[in-house]
Amino acid sequence: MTNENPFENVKKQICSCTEFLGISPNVEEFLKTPMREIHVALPVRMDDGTVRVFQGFRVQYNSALGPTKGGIRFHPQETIDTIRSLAALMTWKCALLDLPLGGGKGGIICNPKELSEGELERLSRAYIRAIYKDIGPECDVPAPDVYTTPQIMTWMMDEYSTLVGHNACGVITGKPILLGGSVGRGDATARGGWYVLKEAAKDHGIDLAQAKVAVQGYGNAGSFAASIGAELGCTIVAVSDSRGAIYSEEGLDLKKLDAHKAKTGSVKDFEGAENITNDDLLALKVDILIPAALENAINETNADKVQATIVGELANGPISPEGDAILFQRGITVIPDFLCNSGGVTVSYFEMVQNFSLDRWEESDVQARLGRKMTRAYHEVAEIAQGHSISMRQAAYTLAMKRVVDAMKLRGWV
Ligand SMILES: NC(=O)C1=CN([C@@H]2O[C@H](COP(=O)(O)OP(=O)(O)OC[C@H]3O[C@@H](n4cnc5c(N)ncnc54)[C@H](OP(=O)(O)O)[C@@H]3O)[C@@H](O)[C@H]2O)C=CC1
Ligand SMILES: O=C(O)CCC(=O)C(=O)O
Repeated sequence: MTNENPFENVKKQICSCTEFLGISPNVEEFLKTPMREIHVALPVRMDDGTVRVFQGFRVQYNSALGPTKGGIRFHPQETIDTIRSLAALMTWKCALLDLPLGGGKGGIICNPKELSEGELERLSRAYIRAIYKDIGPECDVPAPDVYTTPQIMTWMMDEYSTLVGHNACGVITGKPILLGGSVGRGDATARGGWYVLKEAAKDHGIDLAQAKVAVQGYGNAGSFAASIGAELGCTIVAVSDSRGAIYSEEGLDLKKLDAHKAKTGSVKDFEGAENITNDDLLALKVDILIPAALENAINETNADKVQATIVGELANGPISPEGDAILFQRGITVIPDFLCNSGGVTVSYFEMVQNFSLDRWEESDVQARLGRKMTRAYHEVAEIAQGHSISMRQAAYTLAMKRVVDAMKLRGWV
């Protein structure tokens, strides 16, 4: 990873599309500005009796298309600019998938791996006490992201319900199914990514049954990307986590790997696989490379080493603008984050619809709807990219930003 400012990267990407779309400078300025930010200090009683104060944020980037929507990240290197960039991406993501939602994101600077379960619960509840007046099923609906889980979503939903005095499970998505979660949300980010990658593979003449795949990150997005890829016939030759990467030319046995990670806390030192570095993984000769960890993994220092035919950005912002330009020049197809990983928010939206109507959908229904939305978005973007000889990212920006700007115009904001 590099120290690039992710919000500056997002602003550069906005600028690169406004001329193409004929967007005026004042509207461009609006698109580069979060509409609302909440910064909170969260005092939490630790298990040893001391009080620690954590810093939290919620950014409601743009609500032209509907209530803001986006995950909450717990990470020690969290910054307001990371959250701003992720909230902006959520705006384009919801617009691209044609969801009636705006974009938001939240985060707390903390290392959840160093907190006890009780401390994590008190921190999650403190965050909601600090922001509850500014969120709600009809204005801003959080969800999980890096290092947050369905259990954390449940504590947050319960705290919100207590504060508003009634059961309000629609305030948050990514909940356990028993408490109003949607079937299919658990693996939705990866499954949605594969609907898109299947279409991209067809367009590149790649037979998935012969395809080699490497996945960076082995959490919610990455581990399901590996297992769903294997179900589709791909050989998963490499995966990684924060402690390192592993490689096996014949393919990894993912069931055994899951047990190994659960036991040791890492994918490293897996029997029968070779330990490599995260940088080695990104440079492997594979058909599909799936970055599913953090921002700026591929940048100007290593983009020339990428050998994949297709890079599917399951993480948010895993390629810096400089890295992206190098990959485009080298003819490597990048499926941009706000298309590739939009399955998560799409099923979160399905969860919202189910919560509003007190309904529960079947898994087959969720997947069929997800598949239709992802496949349609892919073809809409691919058509623009081909028609104008631009990258998939620029094409996706064009489509999404046009929808957001049209909504702002209709509302009379610009
Ligand atoms: N969850 C969701 O629904 C969605 C997630 N995303 C994006 O996907 C990405 C991953 O999120 P998610 O899977 O939910 O998060 P998780 O917390 O479930 O998993 C994160 C994974 O990334 C690994 N990781 C962390 N730092 C590094 C590093 N420096 N190098 C390699 N691996 C690293 C972690 O390793 P370790 O296991 O060792 O901690 C972990 O395996 C993020 O960019 C997120 O914003 C996008 C859309 C939706
Ligand atoms: O499920 C959601 O609402 C948002 C998921 C998310 O944070 C993302 O897509 O980056």
